[in-house]
Amino acid sequence: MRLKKDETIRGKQIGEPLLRVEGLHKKYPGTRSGRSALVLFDGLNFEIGRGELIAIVGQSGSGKSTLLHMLGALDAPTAGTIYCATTQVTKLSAKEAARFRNDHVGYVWQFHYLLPEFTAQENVAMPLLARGIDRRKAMQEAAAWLDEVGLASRAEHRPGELSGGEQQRVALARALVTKPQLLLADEPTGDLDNTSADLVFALLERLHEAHGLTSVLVTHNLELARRCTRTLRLAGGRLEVVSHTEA
Ligand SMILES: Nc1ncnc2c1ncn2[C@@H]1O[C@H](COP(=O)(O)OP(=O)(O)OP(=O)(O)O)[C@@H](O)[C@H]1O
Repeated sequence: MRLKKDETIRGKQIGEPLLRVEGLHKKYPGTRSGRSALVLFDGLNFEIGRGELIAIVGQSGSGKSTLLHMLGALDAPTAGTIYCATTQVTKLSAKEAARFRNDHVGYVWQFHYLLPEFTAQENVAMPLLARGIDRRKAMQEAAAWLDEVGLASRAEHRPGELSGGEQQRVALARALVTKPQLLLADEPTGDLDNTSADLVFALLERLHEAHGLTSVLVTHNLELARRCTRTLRLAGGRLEVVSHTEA
């Protein structure tokens, strides 16, 4: 699954790879108490080009979330290497990995994990405040992002006063406020009804294009996967490209 130079996929020209995965293995050893060993990945090799919006699909338990966590330096493989541009992600110390995540990766999860006692604007500002950015500036940036996700009028609302779709839109703004190059999304629409899921996915697509992101999305929703540049399916420890007619 190597990208050719200047490869065009579904009418979109893909730049050089942003992510390069080589010989990735993940194994959970068995335990004395009787838990059997689990080989999750058995030598994955693939590349994701800059600007791609990739869907990862596969049955429950096939390892989609684990793979996403590894791409974002939240989990380590048993063997193999992952490069993000020139950074060998799999070689980073815990401190370096935290820095890498902070500087380069935005995450969105199935559940928004917004802090309930803070307003939408404060939640979006949080990653900037954690970086030590001046509160006024952080709140200004957060306001601009809330505007971009269509929620300027909800800046003062707490998460509990927003709908599920709105909460995910705030979570997207929070993921992108630090201007990452890589967006990792784990079932971002999995907890939403069809209409809200469609709205959140359309927003994700728009932000992906507007901000030149490379995005990897774990989803069970094959309709949404069809709208991505490529769909990769995890099955039996291997990763295969799914043709969109098949998906
Ligand atoms: N720390 C661990 N120790 C042992 N097994 C684990 C551990 N973490 C995850 N697993 C197992 O690895 C497998 C893959 O988990 P993962 O969450 O990546 O799957 P998934 O494809 O995202 O599933 P789903 O679609 O249900 O969210 C599961 O069978 C899970 O039980």
